Amino acid sequence: MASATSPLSFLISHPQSTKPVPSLPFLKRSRLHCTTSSTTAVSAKHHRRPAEENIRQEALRLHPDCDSKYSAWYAPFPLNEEDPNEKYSLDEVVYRSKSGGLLDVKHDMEALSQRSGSYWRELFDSRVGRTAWPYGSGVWSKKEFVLPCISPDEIVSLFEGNSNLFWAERLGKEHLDGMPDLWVKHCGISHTGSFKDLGMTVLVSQVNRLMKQPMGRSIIGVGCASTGDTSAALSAYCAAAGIPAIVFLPADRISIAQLIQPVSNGATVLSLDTDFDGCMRLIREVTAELPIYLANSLNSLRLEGQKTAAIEILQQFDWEVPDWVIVPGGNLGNIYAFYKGFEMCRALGLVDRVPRLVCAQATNANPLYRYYKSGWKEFNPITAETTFASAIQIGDPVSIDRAVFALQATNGIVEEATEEELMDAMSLADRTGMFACPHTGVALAALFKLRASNVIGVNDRTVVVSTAHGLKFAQSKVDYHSGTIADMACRYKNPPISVKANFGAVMDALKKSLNNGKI
Ligand SMILES: Cc1ncc(COP(=O)(O)O)c(C=O)c1O
Ligand SMILES: N[C@@H](CCOP(=O)(O)O)C(=O)O
Repeated sequence: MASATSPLSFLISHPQSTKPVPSLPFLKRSRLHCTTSSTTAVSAKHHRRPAEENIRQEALRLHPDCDSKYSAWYAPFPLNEEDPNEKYSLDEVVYRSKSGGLLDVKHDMEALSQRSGSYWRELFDSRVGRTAWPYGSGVWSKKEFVLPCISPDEIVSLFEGNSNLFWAERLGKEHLDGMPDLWVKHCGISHTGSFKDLGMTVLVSQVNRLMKQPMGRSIIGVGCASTGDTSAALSAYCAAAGIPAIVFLPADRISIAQLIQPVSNGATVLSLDTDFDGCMRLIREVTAELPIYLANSLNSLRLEGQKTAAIEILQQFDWEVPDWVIVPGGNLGNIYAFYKGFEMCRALGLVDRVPRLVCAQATNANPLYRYYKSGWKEFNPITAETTFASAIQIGDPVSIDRAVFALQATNGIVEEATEEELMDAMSLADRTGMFACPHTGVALAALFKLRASNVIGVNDRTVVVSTAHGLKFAQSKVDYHSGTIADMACRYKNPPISVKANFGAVMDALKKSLNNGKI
């Protein structure tokens, strides 16, 4: 925390856990709406949808029914060998298989494979940068791979996704031996400031479908346990749809910015005297008792949205596959979602291989890392300790089996980062123009280690997934730059300099600070 005498003390301290193809019909429609084409402003206006129609109504008129060629359903994860036919409609409220295991959303891959890889690539590319409902969303631009059977009228979207893929030029050049092909996928530059928006648009859309007529299911709200980001995303999407949201938060373990998000969006916020794992146990008990739909990534619908970040990365590289993708892991849904996105594109011929995945954990919350180090022999849940990467302070991850599957299928690696390593990595990245969150710091620290051991080669195309916006975790940066964190050198700290408001004092301060005092 910033001490009272620190130049940062004016900041209130809070507890810190502390290419178009003419043959595709949709393109003809898009062109009609393109006001930047060679058509005059007058003709563009002429082709605009009727004034009394909004974009949702327009989508309904253009696609009145769901695309019945494609379908998806829930199946046990991994497949139940005793009952290989066990499956459930996505319109059922079910989170677990008969055996108590996880579920997975499966797609009719045979139907999807009737179209070539180049068809899908061109279709997805054609939808980027538009406002056609719902394709203006990076998630729904891949609707056929996500929830093919939902109607445009049921979708709750805030045009999420399509996030920036940042070329980390200076970080690679100056701090990673000249690494020329280093990228950061900014999933946190998003509506609620984290990648959770990608999954939440899918989950809340499906709940909206269930609650609306003709289904009219008696669901009274949607609930989650959260370390702060899932709750923010759930609250925003529910508020946009007019659906009640209920969030269980571990008291004093999330940032003030994260706490105020569900509060502002009108969710019912329960601050509980336990950790995330305790909140998770409680929400599972409550959702088993009350008709509250469970929004955590135990619910495999979420991962269908999150997997589109992987597809987007491929798209942003013009469908070339990177060598490595590094993802910070907590409850471990996202690492599997990335695998799913990459593997689906491989299986359907959009690309010819999948990247190697790295899951990065904080040393203070590293059950997956320990499991990996045991040679995948023994998994033991732990009580996660406090970490600056507070959103991944999770000791008993729900998606442990999914994560292991993803890592084994991609010849993947698990790495860990101490508090000092993750804060230094975050702060160094900030010094090269980013404003990373501590979780992204965990992934960056893993990159530094894997580069130092030459596991990741200097010329390997590497993507670090940034999972949240740094502004949500400003307090951790205040602490770091104050240099007041116990047992941490805070090597890259850059506190503001308190200076008297007169010319001489300002000149002295500048001389001392700039150009190593040589001006
Ligand atoms: C900012 C941030 N990064 C990373 C993660 C880890 O994602 P997952 O729980 O899917 O492993 C989370 C949530 O757990 C998060 O909120
Ligand atoms: N970091 C998450 C933890 C819960 O993960 P989920 O993906 O299962 O919802 C959060 O922000 O709550």
